[in-house]
This record gives sequence, structure tokens and C-alpha cells, in this order.
Amino acid sequence: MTVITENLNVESQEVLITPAELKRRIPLTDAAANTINAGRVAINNILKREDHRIFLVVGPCSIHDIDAAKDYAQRFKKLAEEVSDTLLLVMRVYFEKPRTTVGWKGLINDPYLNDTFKIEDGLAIGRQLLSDIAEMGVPTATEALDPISPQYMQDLISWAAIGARTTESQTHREMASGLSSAVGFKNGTDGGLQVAINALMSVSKPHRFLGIDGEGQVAIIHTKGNPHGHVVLRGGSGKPNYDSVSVSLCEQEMRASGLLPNIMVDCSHANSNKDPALQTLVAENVANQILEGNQSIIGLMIESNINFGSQKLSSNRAEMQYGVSVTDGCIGWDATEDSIRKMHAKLKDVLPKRMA
Ligand SMILES: O=C[C@H](O)[C@H](O)COP(=O)(O)O
Ligand SMILES: C=C(OP(=O)(O)O)C(=O)O
Repeated sequence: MTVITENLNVESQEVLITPAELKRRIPLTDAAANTINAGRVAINNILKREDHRIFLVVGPCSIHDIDAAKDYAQRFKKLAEEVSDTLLLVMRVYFEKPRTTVGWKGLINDPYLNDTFKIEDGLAIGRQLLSDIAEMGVPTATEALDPISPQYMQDLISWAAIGARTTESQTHREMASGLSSAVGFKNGTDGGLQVAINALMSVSKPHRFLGIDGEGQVAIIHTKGNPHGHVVLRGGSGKPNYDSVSVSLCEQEMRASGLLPNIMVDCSHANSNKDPALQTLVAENVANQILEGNQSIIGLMIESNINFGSQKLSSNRAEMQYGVSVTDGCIGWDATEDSIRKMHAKLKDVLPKRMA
């Protein structure tokens, strides 16, 4: 008898809805497409220094409650309009969480927060939310973690991140080379910058790799290369890298590799020692660097929710606090507004001159 040599650790497989079918069920509306495109064009222009503003990717560490996400988006829209002459606000709508070991992997993987892993529902719930937020006029940002999921929703994304745990991954660099939005590569979890610089050199080039097409058919994907890559400094190994010396070293290393120094600072993660309250201090420091003449910082990231902190995840929604993160701790809405308004006041006269 032939010894079985495959799928020994696979329990079962399910066929999933195709990207094309999900898009038929939840189509891209004209209003949503206009929002997403306007967000992409503005971000690309900021990266090319053709728009004097900086862009801020702000929002929950992860989305777990659709009503709270829409509530957040409503508040966000008003603030975005208020500061739009100086700051382009893009809402963090993160559905996929990379875990250090194990844990809830986000709304797509387990939308009902109860280990039922209804991934097909997760994709539909996620796509519908992105569509609803875009229809409100708010551009969205997400982490591109699973190499297949962009086929289901990248048409509704204005900016993508490749996370600290996957920046060095060839699979993610290949995928990012075909994304239609700008993409930020985080430095490694150990603080290493070279992995992000190498990623930028890879992502701008064409690649050939295995993927799926809109009909779910396995395909060889031929990409053109993504010209809108940049670095995201998030600190690492317990040390921050948002300070002016770290930013200047990053600029030097990017230039030495022939790259235009385009740097986003992530105010969270190791830059705030995972203490959400410290994020506003990081944001203030970064705004001061721009005030003092920095030319390379093109954006910031802030993890923000309706209410401060984090909570344990529960499958019983009644036990959970409204608008509080179930992954990393976030600042609350009041602190978010306050921090962004202060940044706006500080930078509104300075950023137009940065272009001159
Ligand atoms: O931003 C989110 C988290 O930092 C990331 O997903 C890792 O989380 P974990 O260390 O709790 O697994
Ligand atoms: C996981 C995240 O960040 P990092 O990859 O920097 O840990 C995140 O921004 O949600």
C-alpha cells in the first residue's frame, strides 16, 4: 500500500466564494471609488512632494465591532474635514492581525470572536464596512497580511501597510508590488531598518509569483512594481526610533540605497512602549521635528478608538466595553481630536513652506 505523504496535518478544506462573486454581491459604488481614488492620489502626491500636507493613518488597532467602527468613522469624517488644508486623515481599518505567537487574528479570520472562523462571512462583513466608510467620504488604510485577501477588498483601500513581522517576507514584497495603493513597510520587530529598505528596493520592481485571479483560479501574477513604497518607523526591541537622530539615520540609509527618504512614524508599538497614552507625546515630538525643518516625514500613524485602552475579547458582546480595542491599547476619541487639532495648529503655516 502507498504511504500517504500529503495533508497529514490538514483536517479539512472548504471552497471559498471567489473575489469576483463577493464583488458582485458587494459592488464598488461610484461614491466609494471616488473616495478611495482621491485618497490614493493625495497620498501619492504627498510622497512625490506635489501636495504640501502630511497624511495620518489613525484608527483602531483592529476592527471587531461594526457599529463602533461606523460611529468612529462619522467622528473621523468631521475631524478630517476640519484639518484637511494641512493633514490628510486616512482611517485605519485593520481586519488582519499578525500575532507574536497566537491570539485572535482579526475580523476576517474570526468575525464572531468565538473561534468559529467563519472566514467567508469575515470577508463579506469586512468588504461591506470598507464600502460603507468609503461611501461616507473617508479613505481607508489596512495591513495587507494574507496574500490572497487583497483580491477581495483592495479596491476599497487607499493605503496599505506591510507589518513588522512580514516586511522581510518575499511573499509580502511580491504582493505589495502589485497593490494599487501606496504601501508602507514597517521596520522589523527588532528595530532593524535594513529589512524595510530592502523591501522598498524589491517592491518597486516587477515580480512573477503564484496567486489567484478574480475567479479564484490559481494564476501566475505578473506585477509592474509599486512606485509608492515608503518606510514606517515603529521602534523595536523595546527602543523607540521616532526621535530626530533615528529619523536622520533612516534618511541617510535610504539615500545611500538610492531611495527618496519618505518616512512615516508609527506613534504606537515600540515607539510608545505599547503604552497608548504615550502616543500623543510621540506625535507632538514628530510635529516639532517638522516645525524645526524636517523634510522627510510624510506621515504618522496613531492607534485610536472611541474609548481609551484595551480589553479582553469575549464572544459575549454584552460583556464587552463599547469602542475599546481588543488588541493593542488605543487612545480615546477626545485625546485623538486634541492631538490632531494641536498638530494642525502647529503645522498649518509650516507645511506649505516645506514645498517651496
Ligand atoms: O498591532 C498589533 C499587535 O502589536 C500585533 O498584532 C502583535 O500582537 P501580539 O504581540 O499581541 O500577538
Ligand atoms: C501589527 C501592527 O504593527 P507592527 O507590524 O508594527 O507590529 C499594526 O500596526 O497593527
